Amino acid sequence: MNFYRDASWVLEYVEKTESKGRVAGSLQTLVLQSCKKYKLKTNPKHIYAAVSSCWHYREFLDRILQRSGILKDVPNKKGQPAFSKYTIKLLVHDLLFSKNKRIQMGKHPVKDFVLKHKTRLNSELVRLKLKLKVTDLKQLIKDDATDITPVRWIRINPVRSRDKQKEVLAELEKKFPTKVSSWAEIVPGTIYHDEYVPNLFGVHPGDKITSHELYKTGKVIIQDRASCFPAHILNPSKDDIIIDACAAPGNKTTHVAAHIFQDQSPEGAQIHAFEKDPERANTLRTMIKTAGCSKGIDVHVGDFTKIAKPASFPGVTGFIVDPSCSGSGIFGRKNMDYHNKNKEESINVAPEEEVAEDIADKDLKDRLSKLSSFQFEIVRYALSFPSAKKLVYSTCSVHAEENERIVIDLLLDSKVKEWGWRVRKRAGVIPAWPRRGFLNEFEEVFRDKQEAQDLAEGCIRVLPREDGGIGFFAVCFERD
Ligand SMILES: C[S@@+](CC[C@H](N)C(=O)[O-])C[C@H]1O[C@@H](n2cnc3c(N)ncnc32)[C@H](O)[C@@H]1O
Repeated sequence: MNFYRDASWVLEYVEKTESKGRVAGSLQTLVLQSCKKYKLKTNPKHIYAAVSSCWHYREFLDRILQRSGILKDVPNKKGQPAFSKYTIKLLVHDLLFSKNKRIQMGKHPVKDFVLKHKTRLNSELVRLKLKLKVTDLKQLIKDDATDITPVRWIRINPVRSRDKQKEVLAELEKKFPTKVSSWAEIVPGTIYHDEYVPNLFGVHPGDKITSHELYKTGKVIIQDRASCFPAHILNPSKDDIIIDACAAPGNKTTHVAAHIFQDQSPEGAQIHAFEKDPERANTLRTMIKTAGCSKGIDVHVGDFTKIAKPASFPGVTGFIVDPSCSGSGIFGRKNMDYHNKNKEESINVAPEEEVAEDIADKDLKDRLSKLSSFQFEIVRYALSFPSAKKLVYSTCSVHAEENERIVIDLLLDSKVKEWGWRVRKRAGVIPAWPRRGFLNEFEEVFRDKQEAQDLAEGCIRVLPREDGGIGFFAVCFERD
């Protein structure tokens, strides 16, 4: 029982920290923090194993607990529930989701209590699996191995290494002496020269780069490969003036700068970076400074759709629009950051009482519906700028609602049509990248098969992990 008692305290600590709206650090850090705080004698590794599995299944466990009514049935002892709901959750987890489906505990009243509800718990589990159309809920769970990016992507920043790019590459090759020909072959000490984005390299995630001089001096920047696609597709030149509508922390902004200022030092601001959140705008400024582009980028703090008046930016030629999204293509620690950020941004739907049957589905639907109207509005607003000729829209979401369907809604919008925008064809959007937009989404709306095909091909999709990094979507709008 000692193990379950200790694990219950830790689970309670983790859940309460999370419900305050902020998951500080990784789950591992939280578990270690709480083991220390409560001076627990149980091996933290064992507690982590139990709590992390419970945490990964929490959405399903909560639903099963609620629907089975087990928590309402807990007997009272001196006016208090006799068993902690966290202990019950851990026990139910072991009963339903552990390898041998058994509660590893000697005889104890809480074990008897949970076992008394076994049939009901199992039937709720079956109902849930049927509803979610899976044979095992594990299929919907990301394990720890999928929490780590398979590749650490780094790009050379030409603004900081203008005529010394060869030296920077030589330094990189000293640190990573073996060149491999595909990212899947990356092991510690090797480097892969990306075939899609120039000056981008993949190394092993276990190889430390953040303590290297090249990183500290802004000569190389860590940026996921897919996240490099927007600036590469936009391909701005020294004559362009670009707005990054949702800029922080500034990966894409500084990548745009790398294109504009690769051969010449910035003389004036050719990039306008908008960021609504003042704290994140500070991070953006720091990143711009480290990347050596402060003179070329003006940071504007506020809602892009409110503070950027088209008339005040008559010379803008292009846009990067990478708005807040569900972050469903992101995994691991980054996912927790997204989770935090979305809470801060309050674009999350407020959790409702856990009474409805379809709460998880409904939550996701509501959230996607809110996000997609925001995403549509912000891109549409950018498309209204009079002299803009190209715009790259991107998300790190896997949901069509935030991707292809936004493209469709924009194409069907009368103003967007009137302004003359179209989707750039595959030939101008990293043609060699094999994974494109979902054809069925376009086929549902556009009867002309070729048109639907061209639109889907014009979009880029990147699968999380399978394609070497985060899940991503990108598309380019253009006009004459
Ligand atoms: C997905 S992140 C952008 C990541 C960034 N493009 C990069 O690559 O580093 C979206 C950002 O947009 C900001 N944002 C959301 N709504 C905005 C708005 N209406 N105007 C300006 N910024 C906004 C969020 O605060 C967040 O920092």
